[in-house]
Amino acid sequence: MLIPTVDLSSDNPNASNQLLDAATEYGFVFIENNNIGILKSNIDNLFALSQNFFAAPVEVKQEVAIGSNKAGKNHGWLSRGIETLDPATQKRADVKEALNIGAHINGELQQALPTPLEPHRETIIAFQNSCHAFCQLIFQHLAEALKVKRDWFTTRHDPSKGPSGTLLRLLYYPHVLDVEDGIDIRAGAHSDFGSVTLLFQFPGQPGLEIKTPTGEWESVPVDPAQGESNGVVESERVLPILVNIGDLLEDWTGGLLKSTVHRVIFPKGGEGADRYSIAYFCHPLDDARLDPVPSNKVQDHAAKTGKGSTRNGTVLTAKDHLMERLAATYSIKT
Ligand SMILES: O=C(O)CCC(=O)C(=O)O
Ligand SMILES: [Fe+2]
Repeated sequence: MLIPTVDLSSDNPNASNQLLDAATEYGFVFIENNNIGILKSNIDNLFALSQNFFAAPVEVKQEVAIGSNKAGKNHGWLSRGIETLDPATQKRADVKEALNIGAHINGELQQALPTPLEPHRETIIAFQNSCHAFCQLIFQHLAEALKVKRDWFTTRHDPSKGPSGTLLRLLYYPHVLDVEDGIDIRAGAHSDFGSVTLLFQFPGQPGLEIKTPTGEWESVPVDPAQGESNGVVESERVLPILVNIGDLLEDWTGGLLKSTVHRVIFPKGGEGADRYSIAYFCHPLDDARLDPVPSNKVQDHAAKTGKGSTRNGTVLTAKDHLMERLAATYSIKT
């Protein structure tokens, strides 16, 4: 099982169907030649900011601790030990720190940034915007392949129309000196909650794995063209963007699109190296109703699987769906 790469340039007339096939079969896809402009320099800059932040003294990070008055619910810094994504299997908490930054509303972030990031507010907002535009491009292609109105998903992900659960997350997986007993997982097995996730892995820092339909773990490369890159090293290349489908979009499409379980491990021999990644979790507007996507492909599939976003006859909103997933994962009272 090899995660497909789809070329989104205008010379690929089959892009929409290829994207839908990848989302249906794998739930993960690499996108190359997107013309929306998440530039390599933007990604490099964000990684540099992330490294700066995580290297700050604990008191600086603590000021924006998750759930604090400054950061707010589900926003801010998670110290190591707070999150265990797969509590049923993991002996220890995830070996990671994270900074959750919620979507801005009309250019205003809804939370205090940590001091080292404060001067870079505009860079962060610009990055959120380019990630969001990229997600909207994906949604237009999916709408086309599902034969629904081209703006069916995009209007429901239009941040000018209201708040959403969309989150930009900086992740830092610290190295460990000796892999202690039971520490073998950087991020436990999970699926993402939202509609789509963009994932940026730092060159040379592998560790992501997906669960195949037969239950085996398969590693996801940082660069799918490894070995065929004409001698250009990974850190100098424009890497394709990794996109995966989340639980909400799986339910919204009656299970047609797959939200694939994944995790982050310590690569063999790489325990002594830090790892950085950045995720953009895209969610529909809080009050978007998750009526089944009006596509024959979706409806045929839903009839077979019985999956959907209705509970006891009531259609969930995107916010209800997120609360349901958060409650199941973190025992948060809704
Ligand atoms: O760090 C990674 O590569 C994956 C992170 C991830 O899956 C998540 O935060 O949901
Ligand atoms: Fe994830």
